[in-house]
Amino acid sequence: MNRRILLINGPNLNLLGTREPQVYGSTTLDDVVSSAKEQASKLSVHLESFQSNHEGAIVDRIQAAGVGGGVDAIIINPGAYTHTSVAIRDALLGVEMPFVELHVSNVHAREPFRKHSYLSDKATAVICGLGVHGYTVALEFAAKHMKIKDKAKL
Ligand SMILES: O=C1C[C@@](O)(C(=O)O)C[C@@H](O)[C@@H]1O
Repeated sequence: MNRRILLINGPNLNLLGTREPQVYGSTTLDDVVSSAKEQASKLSVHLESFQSNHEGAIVDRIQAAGVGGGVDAIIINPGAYTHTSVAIRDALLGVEMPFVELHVSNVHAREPFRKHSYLSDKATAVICGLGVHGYTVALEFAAKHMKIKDKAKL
């Protein structure tokens, strides 16, 4: 069965392209998603994209994906919620969803508060500092290499 991957972008990532271009580059989120969908098609995987500035909406989307929601894996750029959100961590764990944590910037080379993630220790992989190319790498990994639950055995 073709894999079904959900791409989640958190707060302020809708501003990609204009937000601090010296940090995040000039590519818009729309362009990132368009490229990802083209890549997904070539990889024969189904890709859905979701962006929200609201923690609860992200939690709701993760829960919907996990409980019979037809998602095999999540790629998530949680934005600032990386550093604050136990709720998003609990949602991912609560539905036993394998996920890749992704950051456009190298969070470890920035302010001290960005060095902690509430998700990294539970992520299958963490990608940061590759710019928006990180989305391409994350999708390749999730589509071809990531261990996912065999739904048929559930
Ligand atoms: O909003 C973001 C974007 C980010 O997740 C990144 O993609 O580099 C890094 C976070 O620290 C920041 O709050």
